Amino acid sequence: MSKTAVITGGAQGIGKGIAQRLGNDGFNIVISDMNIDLANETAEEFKRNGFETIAVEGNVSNQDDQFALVSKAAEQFGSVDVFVNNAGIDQVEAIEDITPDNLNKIFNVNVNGTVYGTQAAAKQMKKQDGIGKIINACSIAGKTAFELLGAYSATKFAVNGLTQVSAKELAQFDITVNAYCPGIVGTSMWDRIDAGMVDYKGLEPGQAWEQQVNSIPLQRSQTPEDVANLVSYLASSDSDYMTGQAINIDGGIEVH
Ligand SMILES: NC(=O)C1=CN([C@@H]2O[C@H](COP(=O)(O)OP(=O)(O)OC[C@H]3O[C@@H](n4cnc5c(N)ncnc54)[C@H](O)[C@@H]3O)[C@@H](O)[C@H]2O)C=CC1
Ligand SMILES: CC(=O)C(C)=O
Repeated sequence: MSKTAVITGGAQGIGKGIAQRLGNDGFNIVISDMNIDLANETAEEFKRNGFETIAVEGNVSNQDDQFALVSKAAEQFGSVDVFVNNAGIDQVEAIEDITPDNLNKIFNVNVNGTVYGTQAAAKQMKKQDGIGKIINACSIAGKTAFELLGAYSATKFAVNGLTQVSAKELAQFDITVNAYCPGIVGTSMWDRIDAGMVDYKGLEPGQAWEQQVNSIPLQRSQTPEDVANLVSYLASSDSDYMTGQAINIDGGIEVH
């Protein structure tokens, strides 16, 4: 029986790239997204490519949605072997301008969403044989400062911490928890960040993106496929002895 991977925020961007790669790797694919129209379109595209795929509507910041997602995936395909907590949102704001509403909103999605996804996946994986893999979307902004991404960055530092704690707690159940930390990836998220930087920094549209890309040692922007290559490894048995790690894949921006 094929293994099954669930990807939140899988309708587009990095999530879609991960879903595409894991489908190529032979997983059944469950795409979850709050944008169900786009998720359905992506699922249809994958089916035309021969993948076993379903799309499920869900908001990761809603705990019930996350448990319903895992139940639906297990009901359809018999197991949930990989759960990718990919969905996330951005905000461009100076620390002095962050409002309580915005702060709650971004933590609800990026942090609470990761907790609920982990809870739902762990409950199912504990019932199964074999190693379950939970994979979280962190960022290089979860390890180092990015001007005007303060709240976002704080959520990604939190995801890094959650990855470490979940790994320690769930290891006894044969569940590994790791995270990918991309750099500057060309998705709709960066379109919004670039637009936000225009007002704050008095830049022309596209200039913030260009400045960031120019700072990448490997001299090109990152694609969802670059991220998916790492996630493919984290989802495979090759990474069975790795847990609690947040791995940079960023073209060399952050080196230690
Ligand atoms: N684009 C980048 O440069 C980087 C992105 N990341 C992280 O990678 C992940 C994916 O990012 P992108 O693909 O760039 O974003 P994106 O904005 O292009 O796509 C995100 C997807 O998640 C969905 N989504 C948003 N909120 C949701 C919610 N509450 N519940 C369910 N679905 C929701 C959206 O509908 C969308 O389909 C995010 O966690 C992001 O923080 C990390 C580092 C760099
Ligand atoms: C969006 C994001 O995480 C970065 C580092 O650009």
